[in-house]
Amino acid sequence: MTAPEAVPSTTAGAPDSPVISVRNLWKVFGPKAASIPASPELCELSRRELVERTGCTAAVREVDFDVAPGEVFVVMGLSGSGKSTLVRCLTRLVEPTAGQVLFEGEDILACDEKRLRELRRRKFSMVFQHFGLLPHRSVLDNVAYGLEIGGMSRAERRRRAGEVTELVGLSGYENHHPDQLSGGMQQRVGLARALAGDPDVLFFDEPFSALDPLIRRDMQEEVIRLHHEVGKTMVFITHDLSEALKLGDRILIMRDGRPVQCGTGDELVGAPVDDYVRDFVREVPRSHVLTLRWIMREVRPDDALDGPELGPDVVVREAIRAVLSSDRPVKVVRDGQLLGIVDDAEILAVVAGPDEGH
Ligand SMILES: Nc1ncnc2c1ncn2[C@@H]1O[C@H](COP(=O)(O)OP(=O)(O)OP(=O)(O)O)[C@@H](O)[C@H]1O
Repeated sequence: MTAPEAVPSTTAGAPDSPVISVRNLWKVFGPKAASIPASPELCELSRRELVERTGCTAAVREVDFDVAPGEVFVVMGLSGSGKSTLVRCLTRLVEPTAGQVLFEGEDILACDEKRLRELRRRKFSMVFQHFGLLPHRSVLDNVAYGLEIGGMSRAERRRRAGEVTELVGLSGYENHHPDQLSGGMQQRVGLARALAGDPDVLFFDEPFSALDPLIRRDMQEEVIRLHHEVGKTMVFITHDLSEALKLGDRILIMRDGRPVQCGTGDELVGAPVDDYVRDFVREVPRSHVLTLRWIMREVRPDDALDGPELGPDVVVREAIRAVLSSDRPVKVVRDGQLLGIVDDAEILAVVAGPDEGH
């Protein structure tokens, strides 16, 4: 399927400049790592060839992207594709080998240790798969830990910790210890701890991978709810496409350290750039992800144009009933302009399966 008229990207037209800008970012592990990005010849090699020739692993190669304010940006890929290394490079938990990372316009790679500590304390927060809670401290004191390190007074940090503990649904558990909580609740403590310092960006490194599927779904809902409530910019790593589609405004798909495709869920499902992405999205129910802009057709002279109207961003699933129950084709309209037509045939082609009708 080819992209229909220009699909607006989430960041297009955003009034604010990006929170994070990544340009030509590299992380190479091994001897003389810096010589790899500097050599056009070595840059061309596959990861395997590179290891054989130089003993170096290019964990992240030539990565570019921007994250808009308030966006949930997901990095996805198979194990070893470089997701963790990439995200750790953004806060310099891993030192990048080459390239540029701007945070709110500031060059992160040029920061000294003091400034980095300040950024990590005030601007960034991380949530990891392993919660890293302090076992001898209560929930409230775990949540308040970062604030304590930051020098906030006891009364003030307990007030703030109480606020975010309530925000993540743990009211009543303030005095419990981590070993008295289920995995999902422990991860809520992790979330509260990350939110306590009111950071600008939350980084999540596969935070829910170790949780049971049902708890995991709860936690995904929790992140969506928190995102609506606090509106933070989030960078989220996962290897699970359904999680990526559920949470991400945009998704960057990585393979062998390289970015393969970056786009909204419907862009990845509607127009995968290669077989790797196509394989990833094969199982996705297309009617849950594609919007009417992807399935509408051009208006024909014999079309009745007095049918119902829907917007181009309506998800197919949400439009099925309206289209099938109308004896007139549905007009896809934006700002009063007729963009196309969706009739029973277009709906059935999507619902019947990925290869039908395309
Ligand atoms: N400290 C290190 N030293 C050498 N190689 C490393 C190091 N850290 C990561 N790598 C290599 O870099 C590549 C990318 O690893 P990374 O952990 O970033 O991938 P990932 O997509 O996050 O994988 P996973 O989902 O399994 O965590 C892998 O080949 C890994 O072996």
